[in-house]
Amino acid sequence: MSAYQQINTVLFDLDGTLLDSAPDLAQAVNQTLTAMNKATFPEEQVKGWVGNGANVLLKRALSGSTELTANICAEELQQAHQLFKQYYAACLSEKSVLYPDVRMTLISLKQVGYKLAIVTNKPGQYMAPILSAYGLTGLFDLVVAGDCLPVRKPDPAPLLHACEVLGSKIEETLMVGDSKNDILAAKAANMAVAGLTYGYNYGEDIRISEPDLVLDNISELLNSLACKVNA
Ligand SMILES: O=C(O)COP(=O)(O)O
Ligand SMILES: [Mg+2]
Repeated sequence: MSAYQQINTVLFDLDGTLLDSAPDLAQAVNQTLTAMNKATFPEEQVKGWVGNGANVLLKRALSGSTELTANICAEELQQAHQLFKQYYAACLSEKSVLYPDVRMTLISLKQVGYKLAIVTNKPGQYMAPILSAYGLTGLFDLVVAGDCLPVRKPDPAPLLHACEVLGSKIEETLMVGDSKNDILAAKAANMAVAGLTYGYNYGEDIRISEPDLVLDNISELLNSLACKVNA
């Protein structure tokens, strides 16, 4: 019997969980920095700055560090935002790819009646074009984007909001993510959580955050939720 038999709702993180978006994010960040006459960074470094939404990503890029050591003036940040929005909107599905088995897993879960949602820190304006570009439109009952509420993951509010809108109980819901922000948010919401070993977690092993389940490939969810999927 599956330990997750009661689960009827799965909340997915986007960046680093469903979509390897770092190449396009890095390109847009570097185009922004170039337009502002600033030094660019290798993709691997930008990858380590993804996870807390576009605003924090740009602050990290402008200060050249995860810890936001430099003082960034509001004007400079606003300029970076304007540029980034244009550049990222123009390239968001150029080099990004879905991780292995993502579509198949989502379709399988949808087919057997799971409610599916995305809970991402990414701003909402990019969601419809991304879902469309990767053939995911219509698979999700709800998208809670990073600018939907005043707070983002690791705050539990976006996960609780998703449960409320979907009419799902917390104990019937599983969060799936690649970052400690996902694990912390789920734990704070008292929700079960699966952590992926790939993706972007500031270079840290996801096991350190102690998710209830550890997955190397998203399709392993089908086994973990075996009762319903194989019924
Ligand atoms: O945009 C980000 O910084 C992270 O987005 P995610 O919450 O989907 O990982
Ligand atoms: Mg993520």
